[in-house]
Amino acid sequence: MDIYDELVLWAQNQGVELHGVAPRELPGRGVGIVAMKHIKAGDLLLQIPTSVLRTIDTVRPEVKQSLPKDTKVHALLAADLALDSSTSKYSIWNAVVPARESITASLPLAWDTRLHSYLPKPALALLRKQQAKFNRDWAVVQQSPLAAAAAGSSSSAVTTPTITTTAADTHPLAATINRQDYLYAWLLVNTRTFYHETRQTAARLARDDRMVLQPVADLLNHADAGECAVAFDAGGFTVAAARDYAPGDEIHICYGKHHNDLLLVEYGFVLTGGNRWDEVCLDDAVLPALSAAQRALLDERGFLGNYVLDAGTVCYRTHVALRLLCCVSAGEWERLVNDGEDGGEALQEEVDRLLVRLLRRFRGTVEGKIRELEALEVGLPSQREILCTRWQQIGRLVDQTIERLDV
Ligand SMILES: C[S@@+](CC[C@H](N)C(=O)[O-])C[C@H]1O[C@@H](n2cnc3c(N)ncnc32)[C@H](O)[C@@H]1O
Repeated sequence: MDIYDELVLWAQNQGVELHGVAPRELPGRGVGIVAMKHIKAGDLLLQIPTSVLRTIDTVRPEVKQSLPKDTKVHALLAADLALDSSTSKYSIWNAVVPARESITASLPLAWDTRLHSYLPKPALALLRKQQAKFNRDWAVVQQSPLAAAAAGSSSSAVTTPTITTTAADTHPLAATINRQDYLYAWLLVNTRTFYHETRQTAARLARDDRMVLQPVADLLNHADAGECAVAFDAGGFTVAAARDYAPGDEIHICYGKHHNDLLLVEYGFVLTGGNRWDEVCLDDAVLPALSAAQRALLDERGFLGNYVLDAGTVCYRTHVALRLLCCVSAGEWERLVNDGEDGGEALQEEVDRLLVRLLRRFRGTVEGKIRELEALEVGLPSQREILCTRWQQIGRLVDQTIERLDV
């Protein structure tokens, strides 16, 4: 019996139901859930009872009591997970989560920080927010009796897995956490929790605290569309088939309408077979073309930055900024913005020509990033590779727009 069979058996004993599906290792995607027979659209695939969820209420009292009352649920779940021993009641479930090396290799938060400057702007902005959340949570744990006294508190380097037993424990868990243990557990929670709301959690927890871990369903990988519906009620979670599946087909859910910059930072992968929610930030293409006065004007009207394109469109904000560069006067531009007008065909053509010029220049920046990454020796090859892949995707979306505008 392998660890996945053991997980299924353990989960079934806890009341989890699997209908014609099972976990399987899948190249490049860790573990996923696969159809074992013909499945029809609408069929129930998984049922996970509330009693088996890991939630704020299952965090051990020793962990909770060691941390301040207002500690975030993410921080509590991560501390509880980091302190789980091999004899924990969750040990069979813990055995199937990705190894520390896999988590720290794939999630940018755990990368050599010198690689962060190669993340596209939206990815870097998300990473900074994530970093702030992690630092806040680790600071709370680090100041509690749960933390290992001599643990490397500021380094982001990853060491051998450790749950350190100390004689000087002031809490009854007989183990302490260092920063690397905590980072691993925190990222596991970050990549594997589901939104879950009950009457109690809705009343007492902020929206971003209504998170739980669920066994088996946490093995479902993401696809951008047309995938299985996850629902919950007081009884638990259900996953129902969105379409027919043949034996061997992977079952996906959709983690959200996420572009690849978000998937990279929050989940450590990018969709390579197309992502209908993908988009490219054009700030580095458009902002350098604006004078200080034009930036100030755009800022005043709420149109400075956050310019994006996707496979089919360039956003309205970009058009507003480019019109300012093309209009004969700021007064003319103000009138167009106030009246919500596009300024007619001639102005539109001028805007399109300017956009193509800026995109061609930006294309050079993208190529430069790829060349730099190819020559770089920082971090792991897989990390540099996913960054190259991301910049290549950005390049392709920009090329498509240049072709579409055809000026
Ligand atoms: C909720 S877990 C899903 C199960 C996971 N594959 C495992 O081995 O445990 C989320 C993680 O799965 C991986 N993942 C999910 N969807 C993916 C996809 N479409 N392609 C590649 N990796 C994916 C990412 O590593 C992500 O952080």
